[in-house]
Amino acid sequence: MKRLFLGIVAHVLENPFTGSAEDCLEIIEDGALLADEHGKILARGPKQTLMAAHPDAEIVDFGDDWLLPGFVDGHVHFPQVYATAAYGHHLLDWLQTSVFPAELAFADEAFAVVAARRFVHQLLRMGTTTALVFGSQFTPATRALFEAARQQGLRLISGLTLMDLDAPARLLHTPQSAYDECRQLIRMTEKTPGLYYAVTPRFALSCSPAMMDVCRSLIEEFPDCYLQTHINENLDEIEAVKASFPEAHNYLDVYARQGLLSPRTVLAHSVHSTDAELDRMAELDCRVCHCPASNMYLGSGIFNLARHLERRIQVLVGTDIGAGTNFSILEELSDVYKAQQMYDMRLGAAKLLYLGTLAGAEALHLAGETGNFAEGKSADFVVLSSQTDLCFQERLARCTSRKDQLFAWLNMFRPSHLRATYSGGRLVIPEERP
Ligand SMILES: O=c1[nH]c(=O)c2nc[nH]c2[nH]1
Ligand SMILES: [Zn+2]
Repeated sequence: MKRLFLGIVAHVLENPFTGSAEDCLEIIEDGALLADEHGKILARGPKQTLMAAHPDAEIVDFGDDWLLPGFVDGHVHFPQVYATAAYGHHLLDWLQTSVFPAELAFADEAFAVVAARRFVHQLLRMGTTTALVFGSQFTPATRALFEAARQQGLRLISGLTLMDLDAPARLLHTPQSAYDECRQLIRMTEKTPGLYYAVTPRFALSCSPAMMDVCRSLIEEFPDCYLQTHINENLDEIEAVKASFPEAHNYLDVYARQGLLSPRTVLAHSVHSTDAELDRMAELDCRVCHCPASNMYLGSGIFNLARHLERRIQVLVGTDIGAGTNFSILEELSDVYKAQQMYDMRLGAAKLLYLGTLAGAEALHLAGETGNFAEGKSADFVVLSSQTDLCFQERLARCTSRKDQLFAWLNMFRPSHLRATYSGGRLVIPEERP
């Protein structure tokens, strides 16, 4: 049966960094989204018009609540789901002291199955309906993550986190075991709609050239796979990469020489990338994920969005749990705003909303599926309500336009404001009980 979801409908039609921001943002007062029985969007518009045209549709009335597209998290670590907010380190020290011990726990499959359900639930509960995720080093745990996403309705791109250097032995693969185990998981994801595989070499310091060779072989053999890794996050990390790869011109060149860079590559952080690296990223059309909360938490530095955008590098936003402290992209967007203020770049409602939704979908080649409310896309959306937050209601009442209200939402959203998440037209938060 068709359904009409009523509320204030807001989304971004196209990239406001290349088009006019005014024209890219659509806010439909007294709006409606029409979805078919397969969870695809059939139409959007004023509710009176759509109700008159579809008198047989079931009505789901959210009153004055806001309906925004499901968010896209471009970088988050599953096995760090319980490792957020470890006190007092920078990147390399933090990995050894806080992260690797936490990731070892995922060797226990029973533990990992429960953690996977909670992790997926947590993302959906924060309004994320699509995520690019670093999986566990352990195949059963990563399989559990895919399974949880399939059951609970999260569109998931993920893969085994691959390392063969400089970590506890149980977290390491050999190049051969990495190849064999990735292949098994790729075969599984190929059969399941909504699941995609990302070959995931952790970063240059944890992968030998032989391990990176395996990664290249996998993306050559399975060209639909993504590749995700980290780059230029921290100055000590960059020095260590220089020392380990003296033949490379720079950090990016380590990956470029190994043939790992393409439009299906997502590079997290890029806080300290040089002009030469950015030019090369643009040439190779790699995507870059901005994770401001993580960068500030680990004292890594502040990502410069303008330097990436002026080269037309596609940028998406990630929470980077567990270095990040937000599980929600909506909260992360307020950190994006603050981080870019430091470079005197002020991001309005259209640009912020774009970065959390359509930019992610475009960067991940999923814009035919999600990212806004265009006809034919999956009905992925969140319902935001200020009902229980009287101070925020008063703040919204003082805005002079819906656009100002949206900007306030994008800076003041808290998880308690999220009333519901729909993925493919299915209510996933709160979960439908049979
Ligand atoms: O933020 C980060 N989180 C990680 O787990 C990681 N591994 C390498 N580099 C990293 N950066
Ligand atoms: Zn990360």
